[in-house]
Amino acid sequence: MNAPTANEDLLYSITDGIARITFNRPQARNAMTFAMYDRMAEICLEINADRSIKALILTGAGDKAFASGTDISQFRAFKTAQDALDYEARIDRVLGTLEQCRVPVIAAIAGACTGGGAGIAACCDLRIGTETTRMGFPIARTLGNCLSMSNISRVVALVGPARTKDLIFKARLVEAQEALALGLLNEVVPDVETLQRRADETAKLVASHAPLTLEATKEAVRRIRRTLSREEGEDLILKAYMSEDFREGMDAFLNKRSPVWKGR
Ligand SMILES: C/C=C/C(=O)SCCNC(=O)CCNC(=O)[C@H](O)C(C)(C)COP(=O)(O)OP(=O)(O)OC[C@H]1O[C@@H](n2cnc3c(N)ncnc32)[C@H](O)[C@@H]1OP(=O)(O)O
Repeated sequence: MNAPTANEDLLYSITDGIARITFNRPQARNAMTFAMYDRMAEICLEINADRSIKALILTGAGDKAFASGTDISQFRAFKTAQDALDYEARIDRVLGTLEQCRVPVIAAIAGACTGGGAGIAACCDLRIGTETTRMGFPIARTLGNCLSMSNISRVVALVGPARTKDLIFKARLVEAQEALALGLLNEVVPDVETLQRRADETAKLVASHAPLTLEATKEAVRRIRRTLSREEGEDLILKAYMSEDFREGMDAFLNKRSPVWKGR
């Protein structure tokens, strides 16, 4: 699979020890190309090796989205079961690297945060939203694919099994206040300007605290969530990705029509 280059699609800056990644494709609701995923993981590894960096903020350009998930047009290149497995392995590796980034990671979320975008947010340590934030996993409505075991287990860890099913089965996006009540968000601020300021303040606050306490807590919380091997979920992934329904979902989304599901 050819990866588009990240270029300006993912912006990276460091100010006073606080690193910031901005997903920068506002015209596509900051949908993630493979190159953007890969660059995000690469930055996490750079941060792990640079003790001068104390915290990382992830955010989306504009006020309409944090990230809408994987760029759906990239799924067109899927031809074989191996393509689906390679994709899942790649995203799992990226999200695992993000989740294990040495420093506290704060997601500053305005607008839509869906699919893989919500998966990214679930890997972060703290999530701050605005009144416009909408979060969820609409794939049962939009695409007919399925989340990886590790993605699902992170959502379960945040909101519990029953609410995870409610979100995915109903394919609904929850508004900011409900996301806060569910535990998908830690805090909601009024608007985007306040959001960026609040993310900076939060990053500075946590960066002023004992790094080893934060690192140990982060790792302990990660270990409490049962770590499943990717192989345990491969049969589920393949069943969805190799289905007629997935082709239908992708075609319907890209052609702006409603999909017709057949269950095969
Ligand atoms: C393991 C993880 C797997 C995945 O992540 S699979 C992908 C899962 N994500 C989704 O299913 C979300 C799909 N997108 C949406 O449901 C909606 O969008 C939003 C709720 C995120 C935003 O809605 P609104 O604000 O009304 O924007 P709009 O008019 O739907 O989209 C604006 C432009 O952005 C493109 N776009 C949005 N999301 C994606 C995407 N994920 N991949 C590729 N393009 C996307 C659209 O097509 C359109 O484009 P144009 O302006 O050319 O018509």
